[in-house]
Amino acid sequence: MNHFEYGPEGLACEGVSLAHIAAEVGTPVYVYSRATLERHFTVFRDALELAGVAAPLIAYAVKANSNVAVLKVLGDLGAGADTVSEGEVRRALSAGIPADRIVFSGVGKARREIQFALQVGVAEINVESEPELNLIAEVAAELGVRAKVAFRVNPDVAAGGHAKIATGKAENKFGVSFAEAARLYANASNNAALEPIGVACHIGSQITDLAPMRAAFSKMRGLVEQLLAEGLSVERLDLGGGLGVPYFNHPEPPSPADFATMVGEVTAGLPVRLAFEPGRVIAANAGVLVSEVIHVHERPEGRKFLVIDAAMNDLVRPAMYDAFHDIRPLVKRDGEAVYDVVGPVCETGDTFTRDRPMPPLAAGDLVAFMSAGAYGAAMASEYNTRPLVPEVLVDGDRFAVIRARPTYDAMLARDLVPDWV
Ligand SMILES: Cc1ncc(COP(=O)(O)O)c(C=O)c1O
Ligand SMILES: N[C@@H](CCCC[NH3+])C(=O)O
Repeated sequence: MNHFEYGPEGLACEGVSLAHIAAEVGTPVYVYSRATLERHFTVFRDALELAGVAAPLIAYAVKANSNVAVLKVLGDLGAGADTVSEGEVRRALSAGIPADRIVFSGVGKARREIQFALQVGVAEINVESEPELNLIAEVAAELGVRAKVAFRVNPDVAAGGHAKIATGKAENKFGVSFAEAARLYANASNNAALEPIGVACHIGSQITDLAPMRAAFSKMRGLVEQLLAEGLSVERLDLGGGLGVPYFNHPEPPSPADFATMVGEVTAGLPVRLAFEPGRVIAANAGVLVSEVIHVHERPEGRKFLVIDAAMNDLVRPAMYDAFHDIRPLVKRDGEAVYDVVGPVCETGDTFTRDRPMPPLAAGDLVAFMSAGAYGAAMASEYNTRPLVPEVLVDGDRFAVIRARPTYDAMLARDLVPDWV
């Protein structure tokens, strides 16, 4: 069941036409389907259950879409949160996700962030290096608590849609080697300020092939068995996120069911609780970015630029990763024209696509960037002093603005001009 479909008033999200939202809220605007978010989460969870994975912690990767309303929708279904900053931990908590379902990851957690995470009692801090382990031990000792830590291992497996989002090779900044993990785990188990609870990995994002995941997870299984054989206590194996989604041009990714079956096979009989950190697979196809055509600029040599009111600051994935997003007119049209779709920002990189065949469009027409619910609004900025793009959540035939477009007054008020300037 798809919750973005053409109806009598053009492309709709559940029961609300996107043109109606654009008229009420203005463009550009992100629109999310609550039903799709819920379906993606339950499909992922049910697939694991069916594959025999008992009571997994599904810690949604907050970075993919960190709006508190989105987090609340997922948290209410039982999702935990995978976080990478104090800000994200705070978002998860404010959405009502309890600390015992929050995982804190990231290669450069600052002292004050570790303090905060320990004070609120997060379920697991994923340790990415020896100096970080030492810092966590120091902060925990100061606070008089035991830090629950899991070691993020870099399994040296290549995977992921783009070099900038692959994380599992030894040359990447993430995690420790298997040998280091075993040594640090044993050390940590002798430190009163630390409680090692498990091991973790995350090899990349937009992965469309199960083979590298299977390879990495099998290596992780070997590590858990080694640690158990050494008499260490291991409660958890965190297998990260990374499962890809269809973007309509890429290879079709494996389904959550195929992923879960593979996980069930690789981890069968392992006496640990599994954790997952899915982001994109939950949020990407639950959201679109709606934008209005400002001009069609036709160059004498024939190139046609569709100049729209969304820009690279609102959706950076095409500029940053050459990512493909399907762009659909809200009202279906016959015919075909070939466009370069560009935004108003003063960079040539502010190009969403080149030479894209699309139905013919004119100024004032509305288009939707599909599959924009993950790493869209969450990566938006105010570059060129463009107000941060607003977000809307649809639920059946109602909708609400879940992040308002800031006023120019509010934006300018953040800049402080000292009286000596
Ligand atoms: C540690 C960690 N966990 C989870 C994720 C979520 O990844 P994805 O959105 O590909 O599922 C990421 C981002 O790739 C990550 O770095
Ligand atoms: N921001 C990336 C994904 C990053 C994954 C973070 N670990 C994207 O849009 O594809």
